[in-house]
Amino acid sequence: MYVDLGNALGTTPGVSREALERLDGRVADAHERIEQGRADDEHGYAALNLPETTDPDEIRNAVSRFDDPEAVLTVGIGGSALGAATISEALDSDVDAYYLDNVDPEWVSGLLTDLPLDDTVVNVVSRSGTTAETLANFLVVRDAMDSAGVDWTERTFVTTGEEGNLRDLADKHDLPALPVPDGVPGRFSALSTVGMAVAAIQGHDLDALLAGAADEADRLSGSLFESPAYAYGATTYALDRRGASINAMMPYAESLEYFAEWFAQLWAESLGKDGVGQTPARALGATDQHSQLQLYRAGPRDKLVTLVRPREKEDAAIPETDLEGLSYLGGSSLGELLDAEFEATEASLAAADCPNVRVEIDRVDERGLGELLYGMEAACVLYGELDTVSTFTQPAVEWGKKAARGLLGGGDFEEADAVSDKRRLKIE
Ligand SMILES: O=P(O)(O)OC[C@H]1O[C@H](O)[C@H](O)[C@@H](O)[C@@H]1O
Repeated sequence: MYVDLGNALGTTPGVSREALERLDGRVADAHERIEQGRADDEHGYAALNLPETTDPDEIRNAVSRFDDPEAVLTVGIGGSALGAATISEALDSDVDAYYLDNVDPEWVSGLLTDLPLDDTVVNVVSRSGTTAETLANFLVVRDAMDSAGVDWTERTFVTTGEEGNLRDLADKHDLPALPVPDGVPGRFSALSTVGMAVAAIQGHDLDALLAGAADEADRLSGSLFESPAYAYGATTYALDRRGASINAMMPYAESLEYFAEWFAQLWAESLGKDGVGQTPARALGATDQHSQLQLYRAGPRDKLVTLVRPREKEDAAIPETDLEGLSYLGGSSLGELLDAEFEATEASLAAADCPNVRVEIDRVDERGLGELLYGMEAACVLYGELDTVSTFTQPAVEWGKKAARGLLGGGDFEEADAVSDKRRLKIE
């Protein structure tokens, strides 16, 4: 992963090379803390050891019983879906990957109608084994398979912890099961059994994914000037301190659209604590130049834009045309146009003093994805250290979960009743 801070420095008062040099002492301390956490396999920090602790053979063996299926359907949500989705959406495969995370009934039944259920592997993933959306969706999928005359026990495997409803279900029906890694929160688990089983079914190179991540791990050091991941984490933190409370993640590659979704959970759940945090926004270049860029450049000065791209990609020529007004396009290529859009956006933002950071990988392949996923995780952990938040917890999510359970009759949650009664204004 390569990080270019050029268009961030100087756009925001107080964020300069000298300021980053001053911050570097704190980066060194944070790095020491992170290394200690890694050495002790402490909760959360253990995620940064995944390039060494994930066993690709374990994953390949677990899915080898599913011989060349037409499709793989992952039933999971948040960290139990977004890592796998980022990888599968980025890479081509003959096996189609689908994800059931939401419980929107029309969408679920539409997907189940379209899927070839007799040739689909179902991958049920839940770290806790108790998430209502995942378990409910799986019950619906299982029922659909039964109705289609498919033996779901032959086509399902689970990835879950040692306890919980999903573990009970796997034990009861003797389903093949992969463990989740110890001490690794879901949003940091892309490079483990949680994120890589689908990649194995799709025939992707797990070793290259882990090698890319390991390369990035090797580059972590006590100075942000030596580590692209820390450079990104420290600079986004410094910009946030100076008012950039929104980070628009804008990959210039359709294949990385899901990466921005994964990043949103990583950044939001990890860093949104105790009244601080940097709000992730999702964008896609060049499409959102024609939608969101107006706001990014001319709206409130509370944003930074992260522009991500692969340095190499397949290209397609733009045919010559006899239309004089389009002569500048003819003989060029779509890739060149996309690169020009990328660089023009950087320049446009910088000219308006809007901070932006460039993040690149060589190619959108397993290695590049391993670098990008690991690099952003390390950046996030560093940011959390600098901001002294508890990066690896998500207590605020619990409130809504309890309230939803209460509404379904799964227990009382009076706090929720009190709020909804007092604050509602109906206009019908
Ligand atoms: O993997 P699970 O236990 O099913 O959790 C799935 C997701 O749901 C929760 O609400 C958490 O906020 C997320 O961090 C987690 O990734």
